[in-house]
Amino acid sequence: MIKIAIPTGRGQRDAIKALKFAGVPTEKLERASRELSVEEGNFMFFLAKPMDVPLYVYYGTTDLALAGSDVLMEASANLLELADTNLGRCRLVVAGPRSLKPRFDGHEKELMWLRVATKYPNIADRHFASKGVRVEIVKLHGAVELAPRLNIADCILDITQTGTTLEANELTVLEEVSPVSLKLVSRRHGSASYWKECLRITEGIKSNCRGTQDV
Ligand SMILES: Nc1ncnc2c1ncn2[C@@H]1O[C@H](COP(=O)(O)OP(=O)(O)OP(=O)(O)O)[C@@H](O)[C@H]1O
Ligand SMILES: O=P(O)(O)OC[C@H]1O[C@H](OP(=O)(O)OP(=O)(O)O)[C@H](O)[C@@H]1O
Repeated sequence: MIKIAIPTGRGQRDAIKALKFAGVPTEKLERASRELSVEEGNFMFFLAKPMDVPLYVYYGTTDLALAGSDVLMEASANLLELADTNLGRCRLVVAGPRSLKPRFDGHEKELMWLRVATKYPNIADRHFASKGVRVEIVKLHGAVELAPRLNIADCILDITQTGTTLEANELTVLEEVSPVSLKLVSRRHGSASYWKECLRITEGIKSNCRGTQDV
């Protein structure tokens, strides 16, 4: 039996779509409402909070998982990235009030110290450390765009897709951090018994999701 972790929320529909593309049976999974584990044919699916998905793979609870690359970057779980579904595409960016733009563009006094609100403290820490900027990170669980208005932070590091949320909160993109999409991952040292099937799923996703775009 192959165990696959799937993110709940925004990524769930795309994860199911990718598995379907790879020929994995998903009828029961599509019908699931509050069940967090679903058995179907030779597969067992586990529905987990997006940020927890890498953990289930890392500890060997599941063989495979679909996870946003933002979540994988934040977890730094040393997993094997098997395929990019090209679904769930968005961007991780640093955003803030327009008045900060000249400092980010290097036109005004150097960027020395910033307070950054984010759901991604590890990514923020690495990103600003690589630029030599000292930061104080304010970890929030959502509605991050509120932080600059409330003077909790100078800027945010968060996801943008359509740009609607940034615009609605009078924020602008100051820097690109990374593109994001939904990836198929496995643990590095899994059992060989399921590997053939994992590769079949990987190939299915690679060949069927190549040109897929949902933005
Ligand atoms: N605007 C967006 N467009 C596309 N994908 C997004 C967007 N926002 C988040 N995602 C993707 O979806 C994942 C988060 O999904 P979701 O917002 O449902 O989770 P969550 O915030 O952990 O859930 P909850 O709001 O219940 O705490 C992100 O990790 C990212 O990969
Ligand atoms: O560019 P847009 O299309 O407007 O999308 C961006 C928004 O989507 C995500 O939030 P989500 O809706 O997941 O809510 P959250 O604030 O609880 O994380 C992200 O954190 C942004 O706030």
